[in-house]
Amino acid sequence: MSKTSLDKSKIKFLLLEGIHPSAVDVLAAAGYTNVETLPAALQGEELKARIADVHFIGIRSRTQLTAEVFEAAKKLVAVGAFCIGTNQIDLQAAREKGVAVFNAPYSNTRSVAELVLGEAILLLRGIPEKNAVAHRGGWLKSATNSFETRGKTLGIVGYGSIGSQLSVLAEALGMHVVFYDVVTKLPLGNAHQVGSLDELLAQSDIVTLHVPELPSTKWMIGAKQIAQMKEGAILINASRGTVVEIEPLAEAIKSKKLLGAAIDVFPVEPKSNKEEFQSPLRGLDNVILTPHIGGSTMEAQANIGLEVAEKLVRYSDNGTTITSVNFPEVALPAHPGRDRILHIHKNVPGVMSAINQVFSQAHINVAAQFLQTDEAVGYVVIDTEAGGAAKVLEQLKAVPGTIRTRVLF
Ligand SMILES: NC(=O)c1ccc[n+]([C@@H]2O[C@H](COP(=O)([O-])OP(=O)(O)OC[C@H]3O[C@@H](n4cnc5c(N)ncnc54)[C@H](O)[C@@H]3O)[C@@H](O)[C@H]2O)c1
Ligand SMILES: O=C(O)CC[C@@H](O)C(=O)O
Repeated sequence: MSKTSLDKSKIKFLLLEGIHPSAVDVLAAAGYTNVETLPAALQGEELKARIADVHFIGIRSRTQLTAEVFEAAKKLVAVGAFCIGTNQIDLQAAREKGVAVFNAPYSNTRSVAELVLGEAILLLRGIPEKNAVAHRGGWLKSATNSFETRGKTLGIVGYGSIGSQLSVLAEALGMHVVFYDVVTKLPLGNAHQVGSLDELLAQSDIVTLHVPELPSTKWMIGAKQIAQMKEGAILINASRGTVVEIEPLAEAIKSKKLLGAAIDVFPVEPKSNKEEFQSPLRGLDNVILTPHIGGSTMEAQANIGLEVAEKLVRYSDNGTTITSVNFPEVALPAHPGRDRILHIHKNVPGVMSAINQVFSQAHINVAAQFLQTDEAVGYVVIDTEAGGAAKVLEQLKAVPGTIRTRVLF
């Protein structure tokens, strides 16, 4: 088992939001047993107090890691986002503090794609409304506004991991797929990329959104875009709550401009299962409302637990930052019999020469050096003979521009 400068039993992990136990198993197998798990998110002063002495924190979509929170996180080495979206994390603030962020870009994509497809089928048949009416003692036996998926056009906005999987599943049902993406993408099957959102809205019987939360996707679907959709079309949003304006959507359902909608994410979501969910969409029968569970299946959560915990272990044990979403990516070999020094610094001229000077003045032989930088941060990993790190660590910490140093044995 690899060794860290701080005894592994002292390296604290705090896992929030009911992260799957598979994560704890991975950490334990790697020797990290100082792991606290909490079922819910933390916020405000409580979050700042709890993060102050942890080295690694695991979150999902509810915990907001702002610059202020990172300021309080004096010992934090890395964040594990046990999900895809990282919009809840100030990635730049993390990077400036030398905190690497890792996520799970693929583990729940199939779950989201399956849910969306299921919702499309149910909404085309008006099932949510028929179900709601039956629960109230009514009987809505009618084929009016009830359609097969076969031959319908599915418009996918954002043809990434989720959008492209959905495309394949939908074609298997005989649907036509068009998609809009800011990047030119290789269409899978017979899907067809259109040149603009307007084009997609005009053609699609069902519009489904699979974009990240970005300035360019904020309120991407509002009154104007809904007006451009076909009469009786369906809107599905399992991406982020800031992508769709809810008021005009509610109006479009009430006026029957849209036949139905399925919404999994909301501009404001309850902070816990105990808080009341408020939305203008409540009470509209042909609207499926789900509590941000697009990726919440046992399979996805178990896989996310493994995927992210493994990334945290790799970074802690070996320094590898491959797939980090905010950090220069360095893939590192094992370092048996050597000391490994990880040095994170501001990417300004002179830092590397000062680091190299420290080694040369101390007559320490550098066995290997790995460097990656981005516009703000440099990450250099230096392997030396065993015992070398102790001789230079204090000088390395004193190099102007240093953000953080760590040693592995
Ligand atoms: N509801 C849930 O539980 C749940 C689960 C997983 C993911 N998500 C959300 O779904 C999003 C998409 O996931 P993914 O894995 O497919 O991401 P991805 O990064 O693989 O794909 C996103 C796609 O959107 C495109 N895009 C970006 N900006 C765009 C714009 N302005 N217009 C059109 N296309 C644009 C990108 O080029 C990319 O192809 C995630 O960012 C996350 O927020 C939600
Ligand atoms: O697990 C969650 O909280 C939701 C995660 C989902 O939105 C994602 O981005 O993967």
